[in-house]
Amino acid sequence: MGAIRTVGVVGGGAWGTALALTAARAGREVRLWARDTETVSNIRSRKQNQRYLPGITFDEDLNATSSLREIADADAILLVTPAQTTRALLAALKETGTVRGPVVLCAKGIEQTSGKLLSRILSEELPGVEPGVLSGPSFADDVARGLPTAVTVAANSAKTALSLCEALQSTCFRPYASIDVLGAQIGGALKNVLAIACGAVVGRKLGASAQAALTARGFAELTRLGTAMGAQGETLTGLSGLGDLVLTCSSTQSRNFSFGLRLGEGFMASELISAGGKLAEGAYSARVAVKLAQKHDIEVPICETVAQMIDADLSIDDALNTLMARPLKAETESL
Ligand SMILES: NC(=O)C1=CN([C@@H]2O[C@H](COP(=O)(O)OP(=O)(O)OC[C@H]3O[C@@H](n4cnc5c(N)ncnc54)[C@H](O)[C@@H]3O)[C@@H](O)[C@H]2O)C=CC1
Ligand SMILES: O=C(CO)COP(=O)(O)O
Repeated sequence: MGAIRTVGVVGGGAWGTALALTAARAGREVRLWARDTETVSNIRSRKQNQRYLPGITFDEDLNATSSLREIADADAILLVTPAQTTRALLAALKETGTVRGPVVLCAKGIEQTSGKLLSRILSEELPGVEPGVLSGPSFADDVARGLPTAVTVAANSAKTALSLCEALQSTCFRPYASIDVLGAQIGGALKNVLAIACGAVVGRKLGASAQAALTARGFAELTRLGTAMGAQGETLTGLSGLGDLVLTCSSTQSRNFSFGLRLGEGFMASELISAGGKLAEGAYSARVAVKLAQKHDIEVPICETVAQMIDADLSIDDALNTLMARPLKAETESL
């Protein structure tokens, strides 16, 4: 592929807007598609996305539109809507008939109904279009404000990965190239589930030691399942794996951590979900992660506990008792 001059961004939420700003700061011509017309006019007329990035005004021109046709033929497309909407949006992009790709998957999740990673959905909906993945420790608010951030950008070929990195690099945004498309997706999807567990520990005031233990044992689950699914070890210990796990398991800025925090304070998952509120992708990925682990014969007790808190309103105290009463086992396989 040649140099990337135009970037189309699908999704006018917090992360879509932050990545559109990133591409604009890197010197690309950006077109941003948002479903909701109020967001489009807010970005166009006031250079703000008040609904998803309150308090931030930018200088960059994002050419916001509510017509997918106007962005589908860009040199590269960043797909930045919630994971469960990926298939429908790829189908809508296909209908335009003009997608040339690559399509960079920026959501962090797994399709609930099929257990498929988003790159698999791309290959089914837009066969022949090159997949990319952008993932790593990066809060939309930090990125939109121009705070320094580093992420993993993966593609099947080093050439495409490097072209995408060049298209997004700026003084405040540093992408690292990878050819582990699968591995780069797994960390982002699983860390959201594990962040819910860490949030619950903090919400229940169980102490910093418990939070650190849960993060480390969570990383053991992420590594076991990721490796079984075919991820490279270096990807799992890199920005999109360990890096994002550490960020999300330790900050109230994370929506997944905050969702867990409320669970720890005594709210039931069903109450939080029916109240709507901010997106917590881990609530959608927990059960499907457990199913994937079962398929690969891998134990993921923390993910399983989070899934039970979400599906069956398991209380934080029952969750803790279940985890602490597990039979003793070796920390590593080499005992
Ligand atoms: N916010 C962040 O800091 C980061 C978010 N992400 C990931 O990016 C993805 C999107 O997250 P955010 O932008 O933060 O969420 P958000 O809640 O801020 O925005 C979601 C956007 O998707 C749109 N949307 C929802 N359903 C849709 C549908 N059916 N069709 C079309 N558009 C639809 C909404 O209108 C909104 O513009 C998630 O998978 C998240 O895990 C990844 C890295 C950082
Ligand atoms: O993925 C993120 C940071 O890397 C954002 O996390 P939350 O979706 O939990 O806010």
